[in-house]
Amino acid sequence: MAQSVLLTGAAGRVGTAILGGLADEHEWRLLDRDPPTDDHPGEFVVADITDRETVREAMDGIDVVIHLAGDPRKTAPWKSVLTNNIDGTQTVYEAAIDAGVEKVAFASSNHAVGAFETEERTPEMYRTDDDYLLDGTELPRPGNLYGVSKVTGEALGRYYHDEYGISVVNVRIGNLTEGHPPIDYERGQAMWLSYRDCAHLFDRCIRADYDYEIVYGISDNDRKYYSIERAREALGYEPQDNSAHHD
Ligand SMILES: NC(=O)C1=CN([C@@H]2O[C@H](COP(=O)(O)OP(=O)(O)OC[C@H]3O[C@@H](n4cnc5c(N)ncnc54)[C@H](O)[C@@H]3O)[C@@H](O)[C@H]2O)C=CC1
Ligand SMILES: O=C1O[C@H](COP(=O)(O)O)[C@@H](O)[C@H](O)[C@H]1O
Repeated sequence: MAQSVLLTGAAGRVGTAILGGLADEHEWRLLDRDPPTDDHPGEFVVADITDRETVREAMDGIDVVIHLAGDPRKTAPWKSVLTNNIDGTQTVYEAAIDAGVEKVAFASSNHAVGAFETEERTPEMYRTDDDYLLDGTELPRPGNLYGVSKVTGEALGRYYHDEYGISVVNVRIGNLTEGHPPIDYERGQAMWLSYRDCAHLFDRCIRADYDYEIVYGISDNDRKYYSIERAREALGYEPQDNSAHHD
């Protein structure tokens, strides 16, 4: 069934991948601080994600929020992640609870657990014959302040789920690259997420029933060091792409 979905950060790369696959599947309201440059489905709200009043208004009549807006740089300074990623995500949850939204899908990141990639484990863990696998039950282990902000976003979701019952899925997105996996970058090939698998994964976040989940958002890559079993089980994720199928 089509849902009313608010997509924050809609003008970015992940938003483009989602809308590229799902524009006709749901009723969209888009939000970004950058105005749209192309045709887009639904209404577009130009606003900062920390603008509490406007974010609350944008949630009127919304069933599901996909929250992407934030600073995506792994080198982002504390001031930026504190404002855009942490305060912005708390603003989204407060508004979602107030508006009676059913589900929030949060764009977390591989960088929430980046420090598991120790010198002893790399580069072997990026290779097909290595069986090292993170499955989402491990403790967070960020390797930069951007990763800290994503762990904090996951914790905010835990709190708002436990306190108010809202359904929350944290998608630890790998490396979204259009058309083909990253070239000459083993780590990126291991955690590649194709555009079509990205759209399908977030479609499952919109449609599936869940309580509180942490899943990895990668394609079905032979090289993987993130398990996609929880995404399959909890969401019904069925990826079609594999970085091994590209030269
Ligand atoms: N692209 C990737 O491979 C990965 C992305 N992610 C996460 O997914 C989300 C989207 O990432 P991308 O699309 O790659 O980044 P992007 O930079 O292409 O898109 C982010 C969008 O959010 C908007 N935005 C940023 N701060 C905002 C604010 N304060 N208020 C309103 N809008 C704001 C920007 O204008 C931009 O359109 C981010 O939260 C990022 O951390 C996580 C892991 C991997
Ligand atoms: O969280 C993110 O991760 C991806 C992949 O990380 P990288 O270390 O392979 O670059 C990154 O491209 C993206 O910008 C970031 O938001």
